Amino acid sequence: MKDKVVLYKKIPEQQQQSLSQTFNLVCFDKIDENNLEQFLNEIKDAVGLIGAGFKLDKNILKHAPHLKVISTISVGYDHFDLDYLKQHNIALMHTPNVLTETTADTIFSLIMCTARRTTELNNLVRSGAWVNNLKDAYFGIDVYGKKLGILGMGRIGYAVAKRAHLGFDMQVNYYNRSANSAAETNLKAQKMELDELLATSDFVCSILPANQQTDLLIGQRELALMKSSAIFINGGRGNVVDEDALAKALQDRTIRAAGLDVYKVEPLPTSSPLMDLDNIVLFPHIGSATAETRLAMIDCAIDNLVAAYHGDLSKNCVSH
Ligand SMILES: NC(=O)C1=CN([C@@H]2O[C@H](COP(=O)(O)OP(=O)(O)OC[C@H]3O[C@@H](n4cnc5c(N)ncnc54)[C@H](OP(=O)(O)O)[C@@H]3O)[C@@H](O)[C@H]2O)C=CC1
Ligand SMILES: O=CC(=O)O
Repeated sequence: MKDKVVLYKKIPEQQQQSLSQTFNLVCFDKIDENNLEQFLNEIKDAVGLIGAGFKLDKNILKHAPHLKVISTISVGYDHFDLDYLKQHNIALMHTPNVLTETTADTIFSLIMCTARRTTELNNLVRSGAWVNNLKDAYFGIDVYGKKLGILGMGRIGYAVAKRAHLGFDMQVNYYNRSANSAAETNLKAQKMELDELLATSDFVCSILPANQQTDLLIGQRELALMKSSAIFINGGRGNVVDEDALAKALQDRTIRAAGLDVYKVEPLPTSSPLMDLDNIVLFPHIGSATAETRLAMIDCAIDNLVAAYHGDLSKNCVSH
């Protein structure tokens, strides 16, 4: 008899079939208040869970006493309680690398959109307000040749730095706990203290994960250190930025603009002060959202689940 795995996100039929070859698969398109009871009932005898977009905290996982592995279809794993997983010998697998380049594209497009004000100008054209040559009040700023400060020079940070340095001739500086020697050797990137990076960058771009040390790393004090001509980008996690302080800095124009893909609360509530500003570009958490990359993430998560189930934790294991 096959062991049971519960899938908690809609994935294509072909990938479901591939999971069904190894497991007795029970599928949920998503979990919400309407099917939570049913989900909790199904995970009672499951050895594996695979999916994304639902926080599997200890109140949920206590209903799954036979669980051996969780395979998340994401690289970020801040929505898991690692201590709990370790205590209960549950391996957590994730999907690094397959989404790195696509997420870097998304982040670089935030840099371009904010610098050249493309959303604002798109709205201007659509509203019929483009009646003459554009006035210089609507001009953007150059990206090439500028200074880019990266917070979090990991896989995605490096991919953004590569675009910036090799494609746009930018000087890249970065803030990390450890040095990234590949970025320093290949891209001439320089490691800096946070305050110096903030004060000297034309673009500050965060690709930091959510953890205790990154929580509200960028607040009122840090935003005040940035140049008034500088642009702030966040493609990592929303916890890093104090959104009220960011809204104030944008409103008072103490920084020029911001571009965000991630937020403290997602979807971003319509009551957020960020919603009313014209010098911000808001993406709906689409870092990895291309058809090819989302499929690659699903395939990677399936491979991870099968490998971990067979005891192979050598690749893509966050904790065990
Ligand atoms: N917008 C989106 O759709 C997406 C967002 N993400 C987010 O991006 C994050 C990064 O992904 P990825 O590049 O693959 O991950 P990596 O682990 O490769 O990179 C994270 C980097 O952040 C640094 N870092 C971590 N904690 C701190 C800290 N407290 N202070 C300073 N630096 C720190 C790490 O270096 P060191 O440990 O040396 O400090 C590392 O270089 C993910 O965790 C996820 O949250 C990922 C994919 C898509
Ligand atoms: O935010 C996306 C992820 O994969 O993590």
